[in-house]
Formats: sequence, structure tokens, C-alpha cells
Amino acid sequence: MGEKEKRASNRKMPKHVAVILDGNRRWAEKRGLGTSEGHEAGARRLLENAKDCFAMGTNTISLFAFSTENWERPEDEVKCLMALFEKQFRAEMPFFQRDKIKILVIGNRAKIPESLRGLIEEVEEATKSYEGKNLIIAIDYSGRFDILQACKSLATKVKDGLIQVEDINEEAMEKELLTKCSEFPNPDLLIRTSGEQRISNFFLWQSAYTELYFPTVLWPDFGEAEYLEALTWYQQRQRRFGRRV
Ligand SMILES: CC(C)=CCC/C(C)=C/CC/C(C)=C/COP(=O)(O)OP(=O)(O)O
Repeated sequence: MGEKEKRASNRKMPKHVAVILDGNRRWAEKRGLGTSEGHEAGARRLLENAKDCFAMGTNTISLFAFSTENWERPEDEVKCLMALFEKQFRAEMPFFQRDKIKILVIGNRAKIPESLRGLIEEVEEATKSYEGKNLIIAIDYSGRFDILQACKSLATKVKDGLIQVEDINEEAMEKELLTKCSEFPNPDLLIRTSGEQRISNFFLWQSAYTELYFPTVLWPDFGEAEYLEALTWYQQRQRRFGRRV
């Protein structure tokens, strides 16, 4: 049995892995390349890793591709990222369909260029009936934005008489979050590469009991061996969810 098959049969595999892919620019700088080449290398790595991750039994992968704060980056870099997202969605559509991967893009779509927005809708529509492999891509996403939009939606339901204040509980809240945690599990493992040890406004609600893993390697260098190391670390964790065991 190969390493991937062995992992896939391990019952302690994370069902949902969230990733903050960090270090593309530093990776490019170290090689005398431009930032856009770093992001391109990051995007290639992303898809290779997603394939490995699904093959080893994880059924939901979330990627923090572009944070709300990323709009503050130089205009050229933002343009290049939006163009890269478009290129990747177009190039990967046949793979999503062949491997039956459901795509869900979460975040505030208002500022995303129209052509990318249209393409996202197309990809989501084409993959919406697939079950078992979910790829959640966060673009113009922030955890605070997600919690706020969920609160607004619940408040509107109370105002419209659809629910009572007493009906608001964790389950009701989770149904309103963009990750639809009632449909997808909360992340078991969050990986942030490049040595930074913070969540940076990613899944604030969803990662309450997530195991946080911070390898120092830069994202474009995070390959299969590094992912296996992350899994070994995860499988040694004792998850208590606040209880004594
Ligand atoms: C399918 C799809 C949506 C693919 C594209 C994913 C992709 C490559 C996103 C880039 C995200 C990003 C801003 C990375 C951080 O590196 P950084 O620039 O912050 O690196 P640094 O920490 O070295 O500055």
C-alpha cells in the first residue's frame, strides 16, 4: 500500500482542511522573479495539493485566496491576481468536472471584476450537484464580514417574523455563515505556510476548535512531503473540544 492509500485509510484524517497560502512573493523574490510569477507558482501548487488532499480522504478544502485587506496591495498586483483567478478557473473547469469537485466561492462579490464574477457563477452552477469533494475558495473574504452578514440575515428574519430571537443559536448562526457549516464541516486543520502564526481574519467563527499548523516553508514549496508531515502532526493531536478525555 502506498503512502497516500495508507493515509486515506487512517480514520484520523481531517475531513476539512483550510489553507492560508502565504509566501508567494517571498518565494519569487528569493529566485529573482516578479511577484506575479510567485502567485503563478502558488496557483500551480494549490491544484496539485488539492488533488493529493482529496486522494487522501479529505472531503472539504478551503483556500484563503484573497482577503478583504488584499485590496490594499499595489494596483498591478491586484489586477494580476484577478486575472490569475480567471485563468485558473477556466483552465481547471474540466478537472473539476472530471473529478466531480463542487466549487463554492465565498466572500463579498461586489468589487470582483464582472468577467470573473460571471465565470465564478458558471463554475458554481456547473459543479453544484456534485457531492463528496468540496473546494471552497475565499475571495474578498474576511471572517468579520462573514459573521456580520450572518447577523444581518438573522436580524432580518426576526424583523420579518420568520424566526424568534429565542431561535437564534449556534446552529442557526452556522446555517447563515458563507461556509454553510451545516452543509460542510468546520475545519479540522488549518495550515498557514511561511512561518506567520496568525489567522488574519480568515475563519473566525469556524476555527473555534481547529488545529492550527504553521510550517515555515513558503507556499510554492509546500508539496506532498510537507502535507504528509502536516498530517502526521495532526494525527498526533488529541482533540478535546474543551472537554476532559
Ligand atoms: C484557483 C485560484 C483561486 C488560484 C489562485 C490562488 C493564489 C495563488 C492566490 C494568491 C494568494 C496570496 C495573496 C498569497 C500570499 O502570498 P504573499 O504575496 O502574501 O506572499 P508574501 O507573504 O511572501 O508577501
